[in-house]
Amino acid sequence: EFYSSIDHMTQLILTERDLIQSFRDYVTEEENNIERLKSCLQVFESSSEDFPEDLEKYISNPLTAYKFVRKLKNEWAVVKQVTNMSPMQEFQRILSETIQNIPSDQDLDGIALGLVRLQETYRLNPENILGSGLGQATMDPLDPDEAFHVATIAHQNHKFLYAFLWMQEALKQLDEGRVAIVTRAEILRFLGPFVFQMGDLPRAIALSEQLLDLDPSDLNVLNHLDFYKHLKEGIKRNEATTPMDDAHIFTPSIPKSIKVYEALCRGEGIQMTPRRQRALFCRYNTGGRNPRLIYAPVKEEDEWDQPQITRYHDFISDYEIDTIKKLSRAKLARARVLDHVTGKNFSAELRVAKSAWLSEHEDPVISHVNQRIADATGLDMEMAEMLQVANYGIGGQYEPHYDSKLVKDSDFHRFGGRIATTLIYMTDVNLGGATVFPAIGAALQPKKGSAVFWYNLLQNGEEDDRTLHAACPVMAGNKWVSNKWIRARGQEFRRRCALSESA
Ligand SMILES: O=C(O)CCC(=O)C(=O)O
Ligand SMILES: [Fe+2]
Repeated sequence: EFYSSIDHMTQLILTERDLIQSFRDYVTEEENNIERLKSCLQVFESSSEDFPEDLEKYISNPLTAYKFVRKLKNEWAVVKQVTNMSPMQEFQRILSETIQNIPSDQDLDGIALGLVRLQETYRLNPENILGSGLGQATMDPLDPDEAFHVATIAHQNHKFLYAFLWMQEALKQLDEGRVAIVTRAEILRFLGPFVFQMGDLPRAIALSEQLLDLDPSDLNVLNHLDFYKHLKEGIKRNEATTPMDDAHIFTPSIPKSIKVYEALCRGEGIQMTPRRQRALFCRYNTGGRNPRLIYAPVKEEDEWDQPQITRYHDFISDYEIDTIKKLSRAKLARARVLDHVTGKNFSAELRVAKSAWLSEHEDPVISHVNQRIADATGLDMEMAEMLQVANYGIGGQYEPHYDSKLVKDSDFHRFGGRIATTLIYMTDVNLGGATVFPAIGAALQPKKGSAVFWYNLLQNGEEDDRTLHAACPVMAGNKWVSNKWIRARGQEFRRRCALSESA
């Protein structure tokens, strides 16, 4: 109680005075918050008006996707923070729920790594990944903070060259006066040791000196500089070095990829001679007078001779494609790959896609498509797997693998191995996204509505090493495919076994 002492009552007045001050601060803070919220809202509203008509095309550009996800993640986190104290609980609830469902750091990092993968596969430096190659003529380049983030992700994934290139891009933009959170010092601190590792001592020294200009008391840099100068003296005593003409950072040339897979993705190293090409044909296949094919024969084209890879043109209609997409959309989940050693599934950067399985009971379209595969290939579908639908992501790919190796599961004993693959292309892909066969030097372009077919097993049942294949990273566009894997059991009378391995 207070009333029993004047002194305490006086204190009470002072207490209230303090509280009023706090309250005044609070109201001012709220007003500031409202100002911040208003300007956020204004920015959001004006940027949401800028969306083009074709949202899918827009978001399938990896740079756009990167910027969009980064913005979504950062901006709404600010709104959440500012409105945390709001009396309007309803908005808080909606916001919290929504934020749980918007992309996280993991997504942003995944896209950044996708960008780096595209660069690696298609040998692009930061400037030409922004170019018209991506299907949009003018692109806002990544700002210094974004470039710095991509560099960090590249570094974490041991893609040092790309880490370097993006750091350099960030630095260039800072030099051009773009405002950012990342500082010159942070970037220089990274670049110095990198340049040193590349064997360029004079540039490592120049960069350290620039750092010291920014912060002369940085002991770490002083030590580095000491060490570099010491080394340089040692070298000078032994040989005359060529003087450095400028202190700018050089750009190491992007190494020609040693991976055959990546070369094929770029359209290099296709091993088809004109002579062999002349032996490739197109034909109408009526499946030995299959009544379903008499009036609508399959349009077949030889894509490759050894081993035989066949393309079926106009294999599936737009309506069927739309139905398959619709059926699978809700089921799509990150595609997993099988570890041969542990027998376990896991999700990995080597397969960046979401997939779903569709049974023929789900829709007549699925059973029609299955029937068409049976008719075209002449194989029995009794033991085939369900249709697997896959949609690739930003920089989505599937590294070289054998379809037949993927299954050594319990089904293997009942149904046999994956004797053959029918791969249906459900979209055209603007750039990238070819299916390539590194062992034979073949590259197949996705063509909407067509399918390709090959045997994974030789006639003696052993795996055909030539069928190693991969899906190249998607550079621009949205790639949808369906796989139908046909098992060996039940094909004895369709494709006869042989003791020789000739296909
Ligand atoms: O999408 C492609 O081009 C190939 C896909 C593939 O090889 C697979 O899913 O097993
Ligand atoms: Fe495959």
